[in-house]
Amino acid sequence: MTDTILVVDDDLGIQKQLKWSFTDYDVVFADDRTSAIAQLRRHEPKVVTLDLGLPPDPANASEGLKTLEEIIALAPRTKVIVVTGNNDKVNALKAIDLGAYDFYQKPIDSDTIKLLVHRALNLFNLENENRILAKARPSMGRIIGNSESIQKVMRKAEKIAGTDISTLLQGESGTGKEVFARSIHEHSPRKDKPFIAINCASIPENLLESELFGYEKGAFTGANKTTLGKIETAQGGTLFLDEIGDMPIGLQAKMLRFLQERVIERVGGRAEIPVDIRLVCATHRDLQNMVAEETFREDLYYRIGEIPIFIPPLREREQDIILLARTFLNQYREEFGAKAKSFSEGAIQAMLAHKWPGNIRELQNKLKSAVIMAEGTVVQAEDLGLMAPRGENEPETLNLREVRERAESRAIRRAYQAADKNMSKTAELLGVTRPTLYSLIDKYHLEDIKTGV
Ligand SMILES: Nc1ncnc2c1ncn2[C@@H]1O[C@H](COP(=O)(O)OP(=O)(O)OP(=O)(O)O)[C@@H](O)[C@H]1O
Repeated sequence: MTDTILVVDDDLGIQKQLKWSFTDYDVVFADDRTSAIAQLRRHEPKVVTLDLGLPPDPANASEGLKTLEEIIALAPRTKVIVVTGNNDKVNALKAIDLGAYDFYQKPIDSDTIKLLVHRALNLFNLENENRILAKARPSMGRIIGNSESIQKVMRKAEKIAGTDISTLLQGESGTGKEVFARSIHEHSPRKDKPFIAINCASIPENLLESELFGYEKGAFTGANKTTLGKIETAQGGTLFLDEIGDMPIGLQAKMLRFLQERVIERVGGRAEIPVDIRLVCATHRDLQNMVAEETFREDLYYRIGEIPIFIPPLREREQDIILLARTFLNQYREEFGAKAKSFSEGAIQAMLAHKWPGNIRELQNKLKSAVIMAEGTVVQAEDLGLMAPRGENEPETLNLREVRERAESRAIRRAYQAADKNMSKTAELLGVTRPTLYSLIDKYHLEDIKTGV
């Protein structure tokens, strides 16, 4: 199906020019606010180009801005590119603040506007696809992510969820190891039994043993009554040992014995108590290395990690950054009754460029404060505590050649990520042939793409 674009402009000459520019799309027109809204309702265009100078006051942007507000209110997902008078930066920024996707200053250059529209359409389609995928989420219910790498991990987790296999979840802090552990439990036959989590790093070494195995009354000073440990509490369910790499070596031996024999002895007790649990462990440490250094038992390593799962860091899941950011934005907007509805292009670029050392947890925290701090409906890079990367709002962007170069470079990078680094798909998304794509990559020195980073 051909994509529909709405052009709102009262200048017939420009309408004609744009019609010829957008031969690949269905173009519908409107020349004032009322007809724009009628066309919007009727055709549900993905992208709108909107001249801010509309009748009855074409010399002024007020009618255009009003139209923009109505469009955003009615169809918030629509990408609106506002067209402003030459040098009318003030209104262009106002429009962005109201939720416009981008702005474009007159006079209209067909190639550039074509590129902008194409890019807006790609983004619209990508967001749409993300939304559909997020709705029809795979059965690992609470895990959000469309990137190929996370989908692979989800499929693996789904497969083992139904078994009693011990799983070792490895990944940096904040990548979602606990979320995965819970999902595995929820998709296992043990789902109606307890899920018990314990963080081996946060409990002092001398207490960890009794936390895990429980103790009998009188086992040590202060042991006033017999107390069940986490292992026993998880009876029939799943035990999640977080930061297993921090388990003291002495306790590792006791843990191994439990895993081999499936019975425990409480501290100070002599009875062997059978316990039926499924074990899921997690660590951000390099356990293999610890095994080599003899700080982690090799036999325990193999016992807990019958199937290891590696959760990739967020920076390697570029496609998920914006999806997660939008999810958190919506969640926090509701939670805090805030106004923020969308991200500025600068904010999106800044999020894509950031390395996310704290992974999803860091993204979550940044979003929470941004939603609270944002002044308008649009979250800016600064609200997130990030710097908009080069290419945003630089003064020399008025030079058309540079505008085009930057816009094309950005579109190529976007498409490359959206296409999961597949060149043929990238070319297809951009609507060019592969040789053209390669020559553009050379022309704009996008070496990182050439080397497949
Ligand atoms: N795929 C996901 N979708 C939605 N939220 C997620 C996802 N992964 C993680 N989160 C959220 O990110 C935060 C960090 O996740 P989690 O605690 O599972 O990470 P972790 O890897 O166990 O971290 P740590 O190693 O520091 O304990 C949590 O608030 C969690 O809800």
